[in-house]
Amino acid sequence: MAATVIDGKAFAAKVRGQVAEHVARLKEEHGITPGLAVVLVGEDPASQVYVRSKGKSTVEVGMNSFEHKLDAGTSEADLLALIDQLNSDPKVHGILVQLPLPGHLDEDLVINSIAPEKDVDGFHISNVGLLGTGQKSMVPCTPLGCLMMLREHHGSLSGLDAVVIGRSNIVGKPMAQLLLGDSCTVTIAHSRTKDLPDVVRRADIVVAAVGRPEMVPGDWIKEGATVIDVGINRIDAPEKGEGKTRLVGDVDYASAAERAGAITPVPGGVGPMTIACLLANTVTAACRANNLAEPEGLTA
Ligand SMILES: NC(=O)C1=CN([C@@H]2O[C@H](COP(=O)(O)OP(=O)(O)OC[C@H]3O[C@@H](n4cnc5c(N)ncnc54)[C@H](OP(=O)(O)O)[C@@H]3O)[C@@H](O)[C@H]2O)C=CC1
Ligand SMILES: Nc1nc(=O)c2c([nH]1)NC[C@@H]1CN(c3ccc(C(=O)N[C@@H](CCC(=O)O)C(=O)O)cc3)C=[N+]21
Ligand SMILES: [Mg+2]
Repeated sequence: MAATVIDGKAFAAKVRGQVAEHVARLKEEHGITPGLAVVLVGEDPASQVYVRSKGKSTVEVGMNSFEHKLDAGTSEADLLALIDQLNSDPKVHGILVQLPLPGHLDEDLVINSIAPEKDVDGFHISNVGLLGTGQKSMVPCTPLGCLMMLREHHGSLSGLDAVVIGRSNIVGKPMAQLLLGDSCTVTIAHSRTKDLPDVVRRADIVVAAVGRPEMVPGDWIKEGATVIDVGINRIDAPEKGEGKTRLVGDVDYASAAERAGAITPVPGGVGPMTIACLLANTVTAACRANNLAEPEGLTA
């Protein structure tokens, strides 16, 4: 049986529509325009593409976008001074520092200097702790987007066996926390996992966040399982012409789709949901900053 394709692009458009409605209401009823500041250090081409697309989506839902592009050699002190300024700017409700940072900058230090209530990535140690203890927090965008798609497809996730491949602070670990919060039985696999194929074969839900092109083959997937492919890997595509590239996930889509019950494509799956959730978190932050009711269905 062919898998249901979970259309992240369409789902993201729906989420952005809900965000836009909330933004309009905040403006009309309270005179508040949510604002998102994105900080990019250096000229990594992929990061530039993401930052541009984030800025465009921010403006499209009616929010203010503040872009800060710093050169690759920016000192830690200068970056921290900018974050300080954004922390105290009432027009800025959300702050995102694009990762990875150049090697001379301490990512943990930089992230933890963001005011937790403006940390729309949910990477600040205080948001990590709140999520881990089941308290209200800012939830990391990529895992939140994955959770929304899983809830939409399954209804309840209670009791399902979930395997998250990858244990990064930005995807794997928070994803595992969210699945646990929805009462899945969660396994976190990583590069030292013994017999990864067998671990994955037990899963009703597989979330792949590894960063290795098409590493999960279809024969690891249990018949009928739901596969969420977080990976974004640009590979050579000589079939498209000399020097051409294409995006693939961490899952071998063609073979996995033959066994999965449902699967997210790359592109058009998790990526667009990540950006939609970033906008959702920014509206949530603006509501919390003003003691207003939060939008429903846009947080975990
Ligand atoms: N769609 C989106 O919105 C986003 C997509 N991404 C993409 O998701 C992917 C993962 O990102 P991120 O979490 O930041 O990556 P990291 O490189 O930080 O983490 C990768 C994880 O995969 C594990 N791993 C590596 N090799 C293997 C292997 N052979 N078998 C099992 N596990 C392995 C690593 O294990 P160990 O800890 O042992 O080293 C690590 O925990 C990337 O492709 C990235 O581009 C990321 C963020 C957002
Ligand atoms: N502080 C911080 N927060 C992040 O959330 C963050 C980050 N740093 N650094 C990099 C990763 C990666 N990431 C993506 C977001 C959207 C797409 C996305 O929209 N992808 C499209 C395709 C885009 C393309 O064509 O290149 C898709 O999958 O359909 C991908 C990747 C956010 N990240
Ligand atoms: Mg670094």
